[in-house]
Amino acid sequence: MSNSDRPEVATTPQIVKEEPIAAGKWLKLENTTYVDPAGNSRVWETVKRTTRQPNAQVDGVGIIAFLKRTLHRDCVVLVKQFRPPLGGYTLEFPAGLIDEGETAEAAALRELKEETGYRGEVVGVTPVTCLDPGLSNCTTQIILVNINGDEVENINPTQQLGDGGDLTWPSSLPSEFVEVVHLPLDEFQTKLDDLLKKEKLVVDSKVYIFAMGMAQAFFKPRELPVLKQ
Ligand SMILES: Nc1nc(=O)[nH]c2c1ncn2[C@H]1C[C@H](O)[C@@H](COP(=O)(O)OP(=O)(O)O)O1
Repeated sequence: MSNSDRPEVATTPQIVKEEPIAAGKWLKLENTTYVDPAGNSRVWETVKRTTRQPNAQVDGVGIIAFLKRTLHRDCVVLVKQFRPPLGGYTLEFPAGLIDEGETAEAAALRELKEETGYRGEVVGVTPVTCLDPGLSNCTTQIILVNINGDEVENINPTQQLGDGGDLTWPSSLPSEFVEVVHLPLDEFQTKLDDLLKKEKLVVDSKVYIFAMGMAQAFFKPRELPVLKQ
């Protein structure tokens, strides 16, 4: 659609009402009635997390963790896990929901410790970012973390996995299974592609976009400045 074909923006879009359709322990489905930019009243089906605290803007954190060790290339720490909604294994940044009263930075260090065993240090925080805005209001902050891999507690890190939130599982038994994967930062996209060829995995879009960004940052500045097409 060209700009001239677009309907004129007559109204500031706004939410009119949010009506529950279904709810579980972790998620709820709502009909969101809203006024669109042309002034029409419309309905959108929206998924929300039930765990978001009142007035909070963000559900969870994702953690880009760099493992730095003497005489090793810097690595990005990823997690491989079975994800029931996909019915298969995914490769993701460590991530998790923010607990009540917790800051995003504290949640990131806690989740990193739980899922990978590493103790890290926060070196950067993004604004609140949306995850799948056509589906859900879910948001995350991405936290950049450095891990000093030479520190004693980071040499043989021990995961602290929970019960995975399974409603039917005895809380005394673990049901969260997370495998830690290290990939070198300077060959991140190539090594990721190799892994995806070898194993049946779905990679998180944040991870793959980060890999493409890293490839641009590492290689493009070193390319000869020839005439661009
Ligand atoms: N949509 C979900 N369904 C569930 O049955 N359980 C869920 C959902 N979302 C989260 N959880 C559970 C699983 C964990 O016990 C807690 C917190 O998960 P967290 O580790 O913070 O996040 P992820 O690693 O991204 O699952 O909630």
